[in-house]
Amino acid sequence: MSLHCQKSAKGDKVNTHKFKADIHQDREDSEAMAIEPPFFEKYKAILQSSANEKEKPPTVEGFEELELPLIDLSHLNLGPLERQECIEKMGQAAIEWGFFQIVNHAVPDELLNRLKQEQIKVFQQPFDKKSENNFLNLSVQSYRWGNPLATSLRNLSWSEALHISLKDISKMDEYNKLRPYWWRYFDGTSDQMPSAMAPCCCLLHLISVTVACLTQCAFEFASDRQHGLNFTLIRQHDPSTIEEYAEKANFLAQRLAEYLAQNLGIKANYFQENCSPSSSSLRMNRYPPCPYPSMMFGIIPHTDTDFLTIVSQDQVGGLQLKRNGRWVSVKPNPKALVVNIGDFYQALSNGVYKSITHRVIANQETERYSAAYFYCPTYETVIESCSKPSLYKKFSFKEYREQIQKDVKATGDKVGLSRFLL
Ligand SMILES: O=C(O)CCC(=O)C(=O)O
Ligand SMILES: [Fe+2]
Repeated sequence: MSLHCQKSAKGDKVNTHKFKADIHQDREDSEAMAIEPPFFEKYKAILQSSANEKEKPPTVEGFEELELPLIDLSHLNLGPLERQECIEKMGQAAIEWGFFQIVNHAVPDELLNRLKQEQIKVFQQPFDKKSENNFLNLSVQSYRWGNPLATSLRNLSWSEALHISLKDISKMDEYNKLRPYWWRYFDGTSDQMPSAMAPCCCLLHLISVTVACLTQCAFEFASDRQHGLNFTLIRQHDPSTIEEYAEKANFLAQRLAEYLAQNLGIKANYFQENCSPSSSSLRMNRYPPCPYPSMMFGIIPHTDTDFLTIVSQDQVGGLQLKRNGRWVSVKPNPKALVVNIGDFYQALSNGVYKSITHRVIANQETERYSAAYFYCPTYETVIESCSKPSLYKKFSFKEYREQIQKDVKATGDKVGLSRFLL
């Protein structure tokens, strides 16, 4: 039996007095530390009414901890036979599990550690600051916490997240600070010409345009030469850690999507044609310790709205997936990234690859961090099954998104692919 099982089996009972004390404590804590979202304030009505009505909390105990299928991506570079075997193993995992883990993925540990430090920096800021509309210069609602639409114990979540659309990354403050002010004028993120620079501007402009052209050529040359997973990107500027990670995750996601497509006979350039880095997003998650781990989730059960997701998680654990009708825990592997199939790949593969329901359970003692990279098509892309007869109607990402928004508003749940069954 796993560690989480023992923790959550403590059975934190719904007790109105305790809630009152906790709400009070929550206020004091948030005044003192100021970083935590006011979960208790938000959930107190649901918690109190469920206590009065003796509503049963969702069960989060008695699960097994399993190793996901492990795909060693270095086999892609060994020889044609090993490469084929590796691709087939990936496909098999996508069919049988909808989840697998990858090692030798070419994302350096050092970058993953830096990403985690970056996450800590973001989330350790005061709650008031995180919830400002232009936090880090990102679009509204990039910072999210809890479940604003929760109506019962079933959909309470104890986590906060920064959801960064990739087209916004270059607007982030931290990233901007890394570049000289005059460069921001030229690349369009600031429209104020620094006055002291004015006399040099024409010259700088000429130089920067030339350098940009040359680096772009070099970049294209480099990407043409990318085989296997050894990649070196040549950029026009110093990227922030978040941008650097997103670039690598995007590269990796595209390759994985392409390998998975080979097993299904989907054309090789399908993903290149339908996805652009700016259509995807990176979600950085933080799960603060939760006083009621058996009554609410870190993230409620869901499937992902994308082709596939790459998850980098710390060693705390808590990610679970539904397998043969039972919840199983994913055992963290420090060397691996977790990959899961999303709704769009299930539709594209005509139900062959599985977009599996997963969730994160709450942990009473330990804070947890993860980062999920959602590999998505552009809004206009129409997703159509690759084989006939199709299980699903064809739909665009835009239509799918709009349907989810309607369903979430009406039912508190996204419903998902079953809406598009034929
Ligand atoms: O935190 C995790 O391990 C998974 C997060 C997740 O499922 C999501 O952000 O969609
Ligand atoms: Fe997810």
